[in-house]
Amino acid sequence: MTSISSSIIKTTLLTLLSFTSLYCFYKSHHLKKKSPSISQNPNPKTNKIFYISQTGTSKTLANRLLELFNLNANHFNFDIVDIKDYEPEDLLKETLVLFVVSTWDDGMCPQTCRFFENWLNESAEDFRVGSLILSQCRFGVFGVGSKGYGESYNAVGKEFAKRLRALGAREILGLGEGDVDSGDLEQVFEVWSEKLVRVLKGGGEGNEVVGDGGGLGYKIIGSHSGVKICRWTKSQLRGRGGCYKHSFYGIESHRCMEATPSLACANKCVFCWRHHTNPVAKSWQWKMDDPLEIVNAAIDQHTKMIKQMKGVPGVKAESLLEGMSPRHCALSLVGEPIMYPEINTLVDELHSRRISTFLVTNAQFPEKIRMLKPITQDSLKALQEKDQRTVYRLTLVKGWNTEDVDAYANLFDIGKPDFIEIKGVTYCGSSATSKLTMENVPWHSDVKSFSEAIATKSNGVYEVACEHVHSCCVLLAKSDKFKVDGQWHTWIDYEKFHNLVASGKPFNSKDYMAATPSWAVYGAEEGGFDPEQLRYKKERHHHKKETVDRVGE
Ligand SMILES: Cc1cc2nc3c(=O)[nH]c(=O)nc-3n(C[C@H](O)[C@H](O)[C@H](O)COP(=O)(O)O)c2cc1C
Repeated sequence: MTSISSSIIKTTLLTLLSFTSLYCFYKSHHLKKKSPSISQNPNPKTNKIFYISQTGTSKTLANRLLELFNLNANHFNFDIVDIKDYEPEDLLKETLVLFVVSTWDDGMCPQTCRFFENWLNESAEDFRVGSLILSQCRFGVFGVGSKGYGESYNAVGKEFAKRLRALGAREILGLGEGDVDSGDLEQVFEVWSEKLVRVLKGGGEGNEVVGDGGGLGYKIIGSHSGVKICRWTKSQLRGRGGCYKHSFYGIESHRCMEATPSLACANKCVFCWRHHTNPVAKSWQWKMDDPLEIVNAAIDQHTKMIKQMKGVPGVKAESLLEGMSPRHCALSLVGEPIMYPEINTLVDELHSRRISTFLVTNAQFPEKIRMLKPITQDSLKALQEKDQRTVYRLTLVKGWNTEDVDAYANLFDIGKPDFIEIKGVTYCGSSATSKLTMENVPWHSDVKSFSEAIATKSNGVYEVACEHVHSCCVLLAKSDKFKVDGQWHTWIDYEKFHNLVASGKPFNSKDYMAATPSWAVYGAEEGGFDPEQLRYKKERHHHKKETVDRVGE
C-alpha cells in the first residue's frame, strides 16, 4: 500500500515537473516567437540608454551619458531611446542596457512608461518566464526623484533594478540615485556615469586585457617575442582625456611603445631563477632575445598598431603621422627580465634612435639597477643613488591600503624617489583571482586626500605637484629639486636628454627638466587635461555626422 501510494506520488510529481518544464519551454519559445519586433530591431548589437522622463530631467541626463560614451566611442556603441518608443520584448536581444528613470505620483513611473513597466512586472512575476530570459543582458539604473517624497523616493529606479535582476540580467553598477531637490543631482550623476564608464572599460568589452599599459594609453592584450601586444585606446590618438603621463611628464602616448625582454634558462631548469640570482652560479646559460630584435619588433608592433587606426573616426592624421615615429619606450623589467644581461645595449640602441626609455621594475635587485645606463626615468624602490629621475607608482585600493599613510611614508623614505604617482585602482571586474568590487575603487577626492596626507607627512620634502582627474591620479614631487622659483618642472626636455646622453658626460635629472604647463599643475581647473587637445564629438541627430570640437569652447 505504502509503495503504491509512493509510486503515485512519484508519478504525480514527475508529471507535474514535466508539465512545468514543457510549459516553461513553451512560454519562452512563445515569447520569442511572439516578438516580431526582435527581428525588426534595426541594430540589435547597439547598446541602449533608455530614459523615462516627464519634464525632461532624466532625458537631459541620459543625453549627457550618451555624450560621455561618445567620448569613449572606441569602447562603446550606444543609442538613446525613449522607453515609450521601445518594444519591451526586444530586451531579450539586448546585451547592455542603461536606464535613467524618474519617479512620479507616489512611486509610479510617468504615464508614457506604463506599458514597459507592466511588461517588466508581469514577466518578473510570472514564474513560467523563468529567471534567465535576460541572462545575456547587463544593465545599470540611475533613478531621478526627490527625497521629499519619503518612502517613494526613486521607487521606479529601485523597482526596475529589482525586476531586471529577477529576470536574470546582471547589474554592472549599483543603483544610482539623484535627488532633484538636493542641488547636487548633476554631480551625483556625473560620478555614477564616470564609474560606469570605468566599470565597462575595465570589463574589457570583449578584449582580453592583460594589463593597462602602465597608464600609457593602451591596453596590453598579449605578448610575443619580448614585445607586448597592445590595443590603443583610441582616445589617445584623438587626444581626448589624454593620459596622465602626458600631464605629468610630457610623454606623448601615441608615440610610446613598450618592450619586455624575455629571458629563459637554456637548460629549462625550474630552479634557474634562484640559481641565477646567485652570482656564484655563473655557468648557467640564459636563452634571451637579441636586443636589436627587441627594438625592431617593438617599433614594428607599434607602427602596425598606428596603421590600424587609419580611418577610425576622430583619429587625427597628424597623430597618425607622429605615431609612426615613436619617441618613448617603456621597458618592462618586472620579475625575471630584470636579469636581462643586455639591457644596456638595448637602452643604447633605443637612445641612438632618440627614443627615450622608461624603466618599469621592482626593487628586488638593486645591483642590477645600479649598473643601468642613464634612462629618462627609473621606477624602482631603492634608487637613492641614481642620477636620473626615479618614481614610485602606488595604486590605491579603498579599504586595503588607503589608511596606510605612515607605512607608505616610511617606504618612500627608503627609496627617496623624485616622484610618487598615486593612482586609484582600475576596476577590471571581479574574478577568481580578484575580489575587488567597485567599492574598492577610490574617487579622485580620495586619491587627493591620501596624496595630501603623504605630502604633509614628508615635512615638505614632497608636495602635490600635478593631477590628472580623468585617471584619478596625483603626482607628488620633491619640491627642492623640481620646484624652481615657485614653478613646477616635472616635465622632461627630451631633446636635451638625448643631447646629454650623446655627450657622454655625466648628468643628472635637473639637467633635463622642463616647466610643467599650468593646466597640469595640482589644483588647476583643467584637472590635468591639456586644453590644446581636441575633443572628439559624434553627432547622432539625423545623419550621424561626425565633428571635432575644441574642448572648452
Ligand atoms: C507631482 C509630483 C510627484 C512626484 N512624486 C515623486 C515620488 O513619488 N518619488 C520621487 O522620488 N520623486 C517624485 N517626484 C519628483 C520627480 O521625480 C522629479 O521632479 C524629477 O525631476 C522628474 O523627472 P523627469 O523630469 O525626468 O520626469 C515627484 C514630482 C512631482 C511634481
